[in-house]
Amino acid sequence: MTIKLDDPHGATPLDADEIASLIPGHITTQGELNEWEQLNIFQGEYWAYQQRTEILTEDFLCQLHKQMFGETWKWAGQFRKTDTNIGVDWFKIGVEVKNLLDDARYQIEHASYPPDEIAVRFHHRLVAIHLFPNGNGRHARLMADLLVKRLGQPRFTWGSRSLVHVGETRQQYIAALQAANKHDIRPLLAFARS
Ligand SMILES: Nc1ncnc2c1ncn2[C@@H]1O[C@H](COP(=O)(O)OP(=O)(O)OP(=O)(O)O)[C@@H](O)[C@H]1O
Repeated sequence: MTIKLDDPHGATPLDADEIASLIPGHITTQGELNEWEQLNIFQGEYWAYQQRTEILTEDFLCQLHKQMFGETWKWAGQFRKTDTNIGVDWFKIGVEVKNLLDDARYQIEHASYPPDEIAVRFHHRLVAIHLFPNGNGRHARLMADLLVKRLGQPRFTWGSRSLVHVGETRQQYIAALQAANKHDIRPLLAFARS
């Protein structure tokens, strides 16, 4: 079975092996896949906001991805094992994640930045590492929301529009990430609260 996935600007293309990892057998169109995935993500969000455990752990990062995508993709919650167009070499993911979590804990402990900036910097590094074969943007946005809430602030608004479809809001988001890649975090900080 071949499913044509029209990836929006900035999304990771799935390879044939990953497409073969789709769990529901009845899905044949992109629309059905989107609907199914969205329902799974709502369940994951509901689960996430019930949790009272530590979130800055590798185990939580993987569990959250599994809760968001575990009814959809067989590889949900598992680090990728191939290289993607965005992200570090796949075999460096473990060490990069450990550094990211250590840095975030340090920043919180020492109030190195205001809460929004800690969470937005965390979001940027998470998508830049690109832990999973897919779902990295949605997972990293929810992680940043959970983190900023734990730091006493309301969750982010991320442009107040869907970022899944190609459009002006998504272009602004990708441009803000590209600025962050060049060490200017301000556009992403502003975008997250817009
Ligand atoms: N140039 C870039 N630099 C850093 N991160 C990027 C860049 N382009 C895209 N991204 C991030 O990668 C994500 C796309 O990765 P992936 O397809 O795994 O996530 P997704 O959740 O399936 O996508 P979506 O954002 O469409 O919901 C984007 O949402 C964005 O967060």
